[in-house]
Formats: sequence, structure tokens, C-alpha cells
Amino acid sequence: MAEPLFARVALIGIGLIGSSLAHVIRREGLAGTVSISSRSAATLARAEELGLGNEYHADPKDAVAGADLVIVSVPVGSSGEVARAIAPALKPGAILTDVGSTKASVIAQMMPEVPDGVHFIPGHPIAGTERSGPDAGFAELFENRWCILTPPPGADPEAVARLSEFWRRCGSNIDTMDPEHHDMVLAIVSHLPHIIAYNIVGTADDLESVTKSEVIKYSASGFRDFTRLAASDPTMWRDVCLHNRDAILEMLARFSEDLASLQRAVRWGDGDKLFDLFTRTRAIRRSIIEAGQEIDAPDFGRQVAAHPEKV
Ligand SMILES: NC(=O)C1=CN([C@@H]2O[C@H](COP(=O)(O)OP(=O)(O)OC[C@H]3O[C@@H](n4cnc5c(N)ncnc54)[C@H](O)[C@@H]3O)[C@@H](O)[C@H]2O)C=CC1
Ligand SMILES: O=C(O)C(=O)Cc1ccc(O)cc1
Repeated sequence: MAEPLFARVALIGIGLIGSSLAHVIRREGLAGTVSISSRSAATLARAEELGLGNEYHADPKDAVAGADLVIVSVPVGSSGEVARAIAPALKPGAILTDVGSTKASVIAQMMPEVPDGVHFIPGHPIAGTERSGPDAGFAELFENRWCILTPPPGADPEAVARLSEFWRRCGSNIDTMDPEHHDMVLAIVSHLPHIIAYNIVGTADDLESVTKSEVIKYSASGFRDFTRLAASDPTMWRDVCLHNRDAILEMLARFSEDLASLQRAVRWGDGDKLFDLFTRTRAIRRSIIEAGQEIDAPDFGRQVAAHPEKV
């Protein structure tokens, strides 16, 4: 078997993303040893039961000691606290990365804690599902998905190349971006859709009880698609909203203006306007398909067949 890419990898946080990493690291032989830490004792015990790694540590310092690659996969609001906890034990020359859905805030929280000689290269796999916790992970999650890296100015090119190679071997394509741009792009393609889903499902939930039971009984696929997103982890999404505030507010302002204009078109029976918008938006989906991006949740068919209990 080929040499592993990293002798020792530490996974801090072992929910959907951490456990998916554990599965793909094992499948691809990317690490000699995988050591795992998570804040909750129950999660850590479950990770051990599932055999996700080689070592399990209640104290994250013990998990990162001697690690060549440390991947922090916790809700973005906990990034600073985790960086503070592990900083004294990080090995000089180690690569420290994260998978957080927001980048500027994570960098502001973690960067001041990173000791000299440790290569901090933030990252974000654009791959996920609405599920969370150590049981939710699967090795195929990152296949044919983008992973965005936001290396700080002056980052060691060799460390960036090694981390890129790691993500490529997990199945992903790599892009680099500056953190502010990342946060603006993700606000419209990921954060707003989740907020809209939470809102529409919340509106349905507030309806009179008779109507609410009909919503459940007759839920058409349009509403069901929203309920999938709105079932996403509350802690994770609370943190995303609090830590990408400016970009989300900017996109919400534009969204509200456009919604008001749509509302006007419905009120005044402006069919041409509705038809033009719906024609324009239809083309976006075609462009996504033509660009070779999967349109549904990652490898959904295979996921259902392999892990029906996880869907
Ligand atoms: N769920 C998704 O679809 C995606 C999530 N992300 C990002 O990945 C990160 C992790 O998300 P998931 O794995 O989905 O969440 P999750 O809820 O499945 O797992 C979070 C893990 O972090 C641990 N944790 C929480 N606070 C901690 C702390 N202070 N110290 C140590 N461990 C702590 C929890 O015990 C759990 O193991 C988040 O930053 C999220 O924004 C990125 C891409 C997709
Ligand atoms: O479940 C879905 O549809 C997602 O959009 C998954 C997702 C959630 C958060 C991210 O930062 C990246 C991907």
C-alpha cells in the first residue's frame, strides 16, 4: 500500500463533516493514525463504537499532539475556543485547517491563536446534508464537490499544495478565494436558501392547526424540499447566521426587494413580468446541469441504496 499522505491526522469535532472525513481517510489510506476529539462525551463514545479512528481523546490537546494535519469541524461559533484549547499542543510544521461554512469570522477567531511555525489554511467543503452527528457521515460526501481554501497572505505554498492534495484524494475539486468573497458567494448560494427554508416552514408551522395538518398531509415536493433544508442542525445554522451577518443582510436586502417586486406582479396581474422571470431562472438550473454539477444531494441515489437509514 502507498505511503499515507499524513502520518497522523487529528479530527476535532466528529459530526457529519468530521465523520465523513474519517470514512474517506480510511477508504483512501490518507493517514497512518487518526485521532479524534469531540466536546461531548456521548459523541466521542459513539465515534469509538463506530470505529471512526484509532485514538479517542476527551481533551483536544491530546488528540492534536504530534499530528501533521489537524482538521477542526465544529460549529463556526466554537472555532476560537477550539483553537485556544489546542494551540499549546500543535506540532511545529503541522497544517491546521477547518471546514466552517463562514470564513472571515473563523479566521478572525482562530488566527490570533495559531502559534508560529504552524500552517493555518482555512477551508470549506461545499458538501453536506441536513443530517448531523457521528452517525451521519459517509465516505462519498465530498465526491465531485468543490472545496474552497482561503489561505492567508504569505501562506506556505507547499502546505497549501499538501492540503489541496488531501481534498483531491477525498474526491473534491479545489478553488482558492479570499475570505470576504467566499462569504458573499456562500451567503447567496447556501445561507439564504437555508434562511428562506427555515422561514417558509416556520410560516407553515404557525398556521391554524387544521391547515397545518393539511400542509403535512398534502405536502407537495416544493414544500418537502424546503423541509429538508429546514431540518438542518440548529446550532450550526444559528452560528452561520451570527458569523456571516453582513453578507447575509446584504443578500436578504436584495432578496426582499425582488420579492416585493414579484408580489407587485402577482397583485397587478403582470403575467409578462412573471413569465420573464420564470424563464430566466429556468436557465440557471440548465447551466448548473451543463456545468456537470450534481443537482440533488450528493450522490443521492447511491446514498439511499447504501445507507437507507441515513436518508
Ligand atoms: N452540515 C453541513 O452540511 C456542512 C457543514 N459545514 C461546517 O462544518 C462544521 C461542522 O458541521 P457538521 O459536521 O455538520 O456539524 P455536526 O453538528 O454534525 O458536528 C459538530 C461536531 O462538533 C462538536 N463540537 C461542538 N462544539 C465543540 C467544541 N466547542 N469543541 C469540540 N467539539 C465541538 C460536536 O460534538 C460535533 O461532534 C460547521 O462549521 C459547519 O458550518 C461545512 C459544510 C457542510
Ligand atoms: O444540505 C444541503 O443542501 C447543503 O446545502 C449542504 C451544505 C450546508 C452548508 C455548507 O456550508 C455547505 C453545504
